[in-house]
Order: sequence, then structure tokens, then C-alpha cells
Amino acid sequence: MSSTKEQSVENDIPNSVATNEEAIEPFIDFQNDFSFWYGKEQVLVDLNFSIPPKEVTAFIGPSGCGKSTLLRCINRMNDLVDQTRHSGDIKINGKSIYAPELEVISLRRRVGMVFQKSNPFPKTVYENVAYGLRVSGENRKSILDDVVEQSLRRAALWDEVRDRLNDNAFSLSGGQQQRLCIARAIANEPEIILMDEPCSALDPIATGKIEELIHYLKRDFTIVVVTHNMQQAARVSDRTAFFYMGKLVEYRQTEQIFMNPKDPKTEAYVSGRFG
Ligand SMILES: Nc1ncnc2c1ncn2[C@@H]1O[C@H](COP(=O)(O)OP(=O)(O)OP(=O)(O)O)[C@@H](O)[C@H]1O
Repeated sequence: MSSTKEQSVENDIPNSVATNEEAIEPFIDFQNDFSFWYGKEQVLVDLNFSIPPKEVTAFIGPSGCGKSTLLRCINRMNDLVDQTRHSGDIKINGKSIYAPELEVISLRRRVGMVFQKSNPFPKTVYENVAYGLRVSGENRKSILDDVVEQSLRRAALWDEVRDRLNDNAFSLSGGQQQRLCIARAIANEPEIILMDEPCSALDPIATGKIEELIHYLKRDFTIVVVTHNMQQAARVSDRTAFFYMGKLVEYRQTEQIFMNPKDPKTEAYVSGRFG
């Protein structure tokens, strides 16, 4: 599908968004028609919606509709791309992530990220998890040992690697490497974990373990997951946001998006008729 051009955003996409009428406690809040451009190309258009805390929210939509871009706006990863700009605002827990006094490094610590392809550092299992603490100046072995163990336990990996802490992370399986990356994110005690197609490189068994883990992690973290896999969105998320050409078309409880979509585009997409 072609990308959204500034001049060519389709006019037939309604400006009203199909939502549940319930009030959502805003934790991540896209406000004031949040929009985003790469150069002249507008890829996110007039977004106004809120993600509640300690839930799993899935972003779905056809390739190029802006899901990953929006995910990367939440921790300002897109600042690293030249010639980008935004309008509107994103607030986390009531505070703008674009406030002048905000330190982007601390934002990224509060908002962890897990990518499509696991990306452990070329270090030992232990050092991958301890990395964030070491960077912030923590070198006390007892503290590091404790955080490494707790983070690996919370990522459901401890039992598999407790005897392999000094092995290189690349010696782990793909699914283990992805859980290691989740443990590395958890070690920073983030409030939010962003996951960009975290299972797309994994087999069904490894995928099942990550999905189970996501379900368990929402007790402590607010999770936003981009996925192309409709069954996965249906299995893991509490709410689903469907995007089309940079616009939010429908945002509701996941069950309603899949069982009773209000917008014909959502219906067509979730039933596999386009995308
Ligand atoms: N670094 C970049 N520089 C310029 N344009 C980009 C960049 N990253 C993404 N885009 C463009 O922004 C639009 C949205 O891309 P994005 O990756 O956010 O979509 P997506 O919905 O996540 O797609 P997919 O499901 O294929 O990953 C696309 O037109 C893409 O080409």
C-alpha cells in the first residue's frame, strides 16, 4: 500500500473515530491532533486518543499506515531520523514528552522498547541485563545480581539461563534472545514497554511464550504492541487501535473490534479482506 502523502490523505476516511463511549484513564495521551511528518510526507494525521495504564493496547492496520512511527513517537525514537516534525502533543501521565525540560534519555528509560528482530548486545546474558544499570553508574555486584535475576525471572527466562549467565547472548535461541531483550528493558523499571512486532521472527512455540509473557507483564507495565497478526492482537490485547493511512479509524476493546467492528474498513481488515 502506498504511504500517506501530505496532499493525498484520502478524504473518505471519516474524521470521527469509532470508539467505546466509556471514559479511559489517560496514561499515554495523544492530543491536539497529534500529527507527524518525515520531510514533506505526513504519516500520522490528527490523532486524539488515550491509552490506559496497565493494559495491553494493540496497533493494527495495513503496511505503511504509520503504526511503527506512532510507536516510536512515544519514546521519541523518531528524533533520531533527519527532517522529521510533529504537531500536537503526547503526554505520559499528564506530562508532555516534548516539554523543554524533559531529558530524552530518561524518557527512553521510562519507555522501554522491544523490536521485531531481537537485538541483544554482543555480551554475556548477564551483561545484557545489567547494561542499563551499569550505564547509570550502578556497579555494586549484589545489586546487579539481584536485578539481573529478578528481570530474567519476570521475563520468564531465568530457569532456562540461570546456568548460562556468562554465555554470549547470541548462543541463545531466537525466542530466548527476544525474552532477554524484554528482560533488558524490564531491568530499567520502565513504566511502558513498546513492542514492534515482537514475534514476527519467531516460531509458534516461542511466540506462545512471548504472548504469555505479555499477558503477565501487564500487571506491572503499560504495553503497546504493533502486530500484523490478527490472532495475536485478539489473544494478547485489551484494546485495539486500527489505523489506515495515518488516521485512527477505530479504537475499542479488542473483543468489540474483532466481533463487532463499527467501521467497514476495520471489518474488512480484521476479516482479512484487505491489507
Ligand atoms: N525513517 C523514515 N524516513 C522516511 N519515511 C519513513 C521512515 N520510516 C517510515 N517511513 C514512512 O512512513 C510511513 C509509515 O511507515 P511505518 O513504518 O510507520 O508504517 P507501519 O504501519 O508500521 O508499516 P509496516 O506494517 O509495514 O511496518 C511509510 O510510508 C514509510 O515509508
